[in-house]
Amino acid sequence: MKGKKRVGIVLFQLGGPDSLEAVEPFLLNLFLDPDIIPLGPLGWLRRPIAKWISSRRSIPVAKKYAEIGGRSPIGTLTERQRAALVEALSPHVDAVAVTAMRYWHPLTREAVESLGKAGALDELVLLPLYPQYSFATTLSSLKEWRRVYGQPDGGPPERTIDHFYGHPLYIQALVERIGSVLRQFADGASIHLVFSAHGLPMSLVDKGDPYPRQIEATVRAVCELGARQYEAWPRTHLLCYQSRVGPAKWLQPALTETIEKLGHEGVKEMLVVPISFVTEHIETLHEINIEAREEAEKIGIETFRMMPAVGDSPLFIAALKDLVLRAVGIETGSSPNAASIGANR
Ligand SMILES: C=CC1=C(C)c2cc3[nH]c(cc4nc(cc5[nH]c(cc1n2)c(C)c5CCC(=O)O)C(CCC(=O)O)=C4C)c(C)c3C=C
Ligand SMILES: [Fe+2]
Ligand SMILES: [Fe+2]
Repeated sequence: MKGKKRVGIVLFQLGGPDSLEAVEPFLLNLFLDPDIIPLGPLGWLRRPIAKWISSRRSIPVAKKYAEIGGRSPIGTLTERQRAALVEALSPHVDAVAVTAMRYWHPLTREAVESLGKAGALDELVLLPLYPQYSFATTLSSLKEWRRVYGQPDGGPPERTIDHFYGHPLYIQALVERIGSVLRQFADGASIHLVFSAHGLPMSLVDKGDPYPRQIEATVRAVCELGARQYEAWPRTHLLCYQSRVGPAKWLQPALTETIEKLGHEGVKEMLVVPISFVTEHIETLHEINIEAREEAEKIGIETFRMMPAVGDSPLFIAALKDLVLRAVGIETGSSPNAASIGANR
C-alpha cells in the first residue's frame, strides 16, 4: 500500500509587528502594496508616499501596540493554528505547513525557503487565513506568492482555497464562540449582536471585490445556525465595518457610529463579533476591546463584550483540516455536507 501523501500547506496571513521597532517597517511594507493602495498613474510616487504615511502613522499606532503588549500577537496565534492543523491532519497526510505573512516575518520568501528544506511534496495547498476573499488580502497574498515562488518546473500541483466564508465548520466555530459569550448575559435574546468586519475602501468594492457580499453571507449563516441552536440567541443583529484608514470612502456603517447610534437608542448590552479575523490582533484587542469599549461606556452601554477569535479552537481547526483534505481529494467520511462548502463567490 502506498504511504500517506506529502502535502505542503502555505498559510497566508497579514502579519503584524513583533516589536515596537517593527511598527514602522511593517507599515511601510503595507503601504507599499499596490493591492492595498492602488495609485494608478501615480504609481511612481508609491515609495515616497508609503514612507511618509508609515513614518507619520507609526507614532500613534506604536502607542496602540504598546497598550496591547508591545507587539502584535498574530504571529504567535497563527503559529498555534499551524501546529494544530498539522496535528489534526496527521492521520491522513504527511503535512508540511508553513506561514507566509504579507507584511512582517515570516514573509513569503521565508515560507518558500522553509518549504524548500522540506524536500519533495506530492501536492501544495495554498490556504489564505482570510475566510472572506478580498483583493486587499487574499489576492494580494496570492500575487506575492506567485512573484516569490514563481512557477517552478516539476513543482507539485497547487490547490488554492481562496475563501471559506460559508464552510459549515467555520460557521459552527463562530456560533460556538458567540454562544459561550451569550451565556454571560442574563438574557442573550435581548442583547444586540454587533458584527464588525475589517473595512474596505469603496474604490475596491466598485471594482467588484466580493468581500462585502461574503461578509454578509457569513453573518447570515451564523445567525441562521445560532437561532436554530440557541434559545436565547439575540433577536437583533447589525453588521458594521471598522478600521478605516485615510480620507477616502469606505464600507459603511462604521463601528463607532453604530455604537453611538445604539447608545442613543438606549441599548444597554452588546456583544461585538469580529467577523473577518481568525485570531486576535490590534484590530480586535485595541480597536474593539479598548477604543470601542470606551466609546460604549461613555454613551451609557452597561455591558460590552467581545467574542474571542476562533483561533485554534477544535471546530476551526477541523474546518481548516476539511478544506485541506478536500483540496487534495481525500474524503474522510466525517466531513460536512459538500454542497454547503465553498459556495461560489
Ligand atoms: C480581514 C481582513 C482585512 C482587510 C480586508 C484589510 C484591508 C485593509 N487594511 C488596511 C490597512 C491596515 N490594516 C492594518 C492592520 C490589519 N489589517 C488586517 C486585516 C485586514 N485588512 C489585520 C488582521 C491587521 C492587524 C495586523 C496586526 O498588527 O496584528 C493596519 C496596521 C494597523 C494600523 O495602522 O491601523 C493598516 C494600516 C487597508 C488600507 C486595507 C484595504 C485596502
Ligand atoms: Fe487591514
Ligand atoms: Fe486596519
